[in-house]
Amino acid sequence: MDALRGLLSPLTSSNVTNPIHDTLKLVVIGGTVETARRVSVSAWNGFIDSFFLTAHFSQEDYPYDWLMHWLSKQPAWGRSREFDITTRTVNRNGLTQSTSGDLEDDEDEESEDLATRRRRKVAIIPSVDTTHTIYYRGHWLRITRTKRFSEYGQCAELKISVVARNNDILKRLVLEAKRDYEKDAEHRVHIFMADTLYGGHWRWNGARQKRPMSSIVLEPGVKDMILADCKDFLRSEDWYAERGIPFRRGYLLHGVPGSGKTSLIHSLAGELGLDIYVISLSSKGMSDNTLANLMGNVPSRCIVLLEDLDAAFTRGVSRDEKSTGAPTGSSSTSSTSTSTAKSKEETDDGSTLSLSGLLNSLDGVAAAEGRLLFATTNHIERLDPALSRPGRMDVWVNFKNATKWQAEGIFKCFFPVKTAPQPTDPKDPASQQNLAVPKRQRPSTITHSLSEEEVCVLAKRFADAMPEGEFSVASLQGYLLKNKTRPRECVEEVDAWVIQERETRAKLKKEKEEREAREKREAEEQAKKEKEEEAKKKAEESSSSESKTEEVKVEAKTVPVQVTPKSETSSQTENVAVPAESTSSSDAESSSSGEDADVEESVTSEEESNGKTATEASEQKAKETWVAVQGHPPDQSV
Ligand SMILES: Nc1ncnc2c1ncn2[C@@H]1O[C@H](COP(=O)(O)OP(=O)(O)OP(=O)(O)O)[C@@H](O)[C@H]1O
Repeated sequence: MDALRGLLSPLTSSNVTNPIHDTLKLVVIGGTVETARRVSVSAWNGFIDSFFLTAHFSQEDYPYDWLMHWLSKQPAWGRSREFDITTRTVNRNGLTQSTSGDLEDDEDEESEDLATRRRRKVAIIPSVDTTHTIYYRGHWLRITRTKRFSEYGQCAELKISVVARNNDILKRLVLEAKRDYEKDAEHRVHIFMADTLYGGHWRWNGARQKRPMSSIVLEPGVKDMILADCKDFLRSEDWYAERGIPFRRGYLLHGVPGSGKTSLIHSLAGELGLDIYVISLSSKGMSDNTLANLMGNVPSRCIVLLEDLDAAFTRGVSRDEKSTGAPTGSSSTSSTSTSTAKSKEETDDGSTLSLSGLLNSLDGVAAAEGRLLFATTNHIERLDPALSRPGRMDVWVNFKNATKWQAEGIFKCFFPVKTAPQPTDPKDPASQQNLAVPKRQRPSTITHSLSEEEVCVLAKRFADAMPEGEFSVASLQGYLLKNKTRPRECVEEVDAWVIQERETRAKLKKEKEEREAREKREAEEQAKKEKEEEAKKKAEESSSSESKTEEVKVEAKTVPVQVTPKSETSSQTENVAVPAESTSSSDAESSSSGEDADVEESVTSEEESNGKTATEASEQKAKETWVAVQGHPPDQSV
């Protein structure tokens, strides 16, 4: 201390008034302060490094979602003093809409009219790069949300630091966040869509409410069979491993549109607690590599859905690896004429999926295991047998138009009774689980005052009026939706609806046939036109090459004729050089070149007698003549 005082004494002593000393004093004090600051910062960093544990969570992975979900429930997170206000989802899962800082509009809740409008929830999320301190199980967590650029674009990251001896506290935090998240996700199915950009990756597309299996009306036993098969598969990993069979199972759901294929998959995902990963094979930029990438990156327990498998074929998936996707084997003229254009378009958008690429991605060595593959198609006849063979598609289910039994079931689903029926007879349709009775049915959703008996009678009448296998369940649903508050009228008017529906269909069918015929005619005309143009082009090309040959011959064989022109006209006429083998087919070009050559000769003779001026005039004349002859039609030039 004395030494420091001694050091500073010349600076602090009052008798020093020299300005140099004052400056020195300031420099020393400033340097001391800065050094002290640096030492303290590095000491703090050293302390942080040796005592703090830091974990990073990237938005691209699930733990980020769990933690964001957990954080959204922490009051400290909601009380942030620097925040972003957003109407977008707080995280990828869409579950954390109610953070403790969310803005609620009470008037919105009360107003009946506003209930029909789309509600937008305003959420408060802490700004990026601000640090929050949250107390958790005896530890202070320092949490920072940052943004960085990844290969898929901008991506958020969470950094959590905690003073602790080991990482147990962080493990506990992640597990708790995961449990919390899964509990909230219980009633939802997460949908991921294939994104073909950047070589193929999965994009979260939303979390949908689970659909109860009871709301799917299929022929008795079908739903139960598929559900039991899926459950059995998911339980049998060891069984598959012992036998060396790849742990994969494929389901091919085929049949008419609007018969419940997609709905069943959604419902199964909810029942089994699995996420759905959707791939559209006909999407832009889909190639063998992209598909392999996508299929190799699905988690082990999930449903992979290949929607409209046949669409890939109409786009032209071919077994040939080199195929660019041009449609093959189509009998229609229009498809032949447009195949080149289509194939070009497909190459342009990078869609080069081949059938072998598709097969490899389904069961090649790199294909993911433990997933349930569901493929849907409206045209099973278009599928290559290799694609639908057992091992790739183990279970086939045919979806048909609604039967009377299904019509009865869907009616009961729309007009449920307050107390669920207690079935006793297994042969009675009503006793099947198939009949839709929403699980989480609120009293308010029942918009009629029918007794159970009356519902059954009306449902029977509705089914009797419905022709067997003529309409899809989706169209029945459309009719019931229009009448969702008037069950009796709905049954009374069903006959009229059937007639009207038939008429509409006939009309649409006729229009479609006419349109197809017109398109076919147009395509044929177009093809004919293209052919004619091509032939014309070829003829022109061959004639021009012939005339070039003639020109060469003319140059070689022209005999110079020295004529003194009397007048321009006579000069022009007499200077026409006729090649020894000239034919009338040598046309305008041959005459013109002949004339050109001959004019040159004339110019030479003129030059000798009349001098340079005459030469220039002649040259000008030659040019004019050339242009004039070029413009003549062939027969006139001869
Ligand atoms: N069997 C069914 N049970 C209950 N609802 C059904 C059934 N079939 C169709 N629907 C209803 O019809 C609509 C269309 O069904 P969905 O999309 O599942 O049909 P799809 O067979 O997948 O049709 P597409 O082949 O055109 O994709 C849905 O709203 C669904 O509720």
